[in-house]
Amino acid sequence: MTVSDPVVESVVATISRSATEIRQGLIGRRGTVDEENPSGETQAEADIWADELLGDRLAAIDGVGQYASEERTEIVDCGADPSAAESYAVAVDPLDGSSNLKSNNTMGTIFGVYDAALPARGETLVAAGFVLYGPITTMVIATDETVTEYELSGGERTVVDRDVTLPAEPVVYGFGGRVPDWPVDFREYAREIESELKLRYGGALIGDVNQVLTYGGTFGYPALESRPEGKLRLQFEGNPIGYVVEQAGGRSSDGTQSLLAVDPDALHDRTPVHVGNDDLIERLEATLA
Ligand SMILES: O=P(O)(O)OC[C@H]1O[C@](O)(COP(=O)(O)O)[C@@H](O)[C@@H]1O
Ligand SMILES: [Mg+2]
Ligand SMILES: [Mg+2]
Repeated sequence: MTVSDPVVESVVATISRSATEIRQGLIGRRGTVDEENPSGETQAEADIWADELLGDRLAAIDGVGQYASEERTEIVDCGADPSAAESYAVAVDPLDGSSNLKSNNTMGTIFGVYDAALPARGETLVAAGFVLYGPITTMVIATDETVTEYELSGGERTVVDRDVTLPAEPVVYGFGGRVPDWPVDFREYAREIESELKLRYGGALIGDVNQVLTYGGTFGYPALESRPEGKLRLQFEGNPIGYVVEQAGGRSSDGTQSLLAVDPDALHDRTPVHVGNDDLIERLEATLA
């Protein structure tokens, strides 16, 4: 099943066709390099390699005006004006959860297609989604029409769910950061959730969010005492994941409002990230108010 907008379909098809190559290319690239990404984090060889592979291919698509990635300081100008009709800006986290590479646990690739020049509000997204490198390589794509899940094999994508919807009854939760570093009000909320749901935290946003999409519940990487802006990046992680979960019938929040309403100051802004069932996010915002 293709996406109706031809430029968005080219972006999605490029990422899905590259996924098998990226998965294979992780072998032999599990080490770290003596470089940091714009967020000041040590890069894995695979971070840089996946970014170069995706950057070259996505920047070459007619209708992609800008390419930006968690691994690059600057936005790549791809020629077309992203605010012109039928021209978009693509923001990518080439390898999400790369700290899981060493331990051979799940990782992902996250993308957002913005109908605005970057950095942009999530409300300007026209599509977003992710590839999950799990036992099976799957891809979730959200547009303003629906959320679709595919299995990827040999460069092709096969629909496995045409209407991904958050289950009404929450089952799992996962919260990042260290408990002593959680602000008291979040700790209070976490205690309540811990008494109601099952812990599922795998250290890769994509794997943890896919648990929430599959079973219902909530994932959060909260504001920390040591880092009030949280760890995850708005353009490359918060907005795309917030868009997917909201399109799947759930909610997103930075603790006070939908992630998609957050006004970015800079391309690599971090934000607290919370996604999941409506009432869980409502309780979170009430607790943090
Ligand atoms: O290692 P921590 O503090 O649990 O953080 C895990 C979080 O960091 C991340 O790995 C950050 O993503 P990157 O690996 O793309 O930098 C998220 O995927 C995950 O949710
Ligand atoms: Mg990431
Ligand atoms: Mg990453």
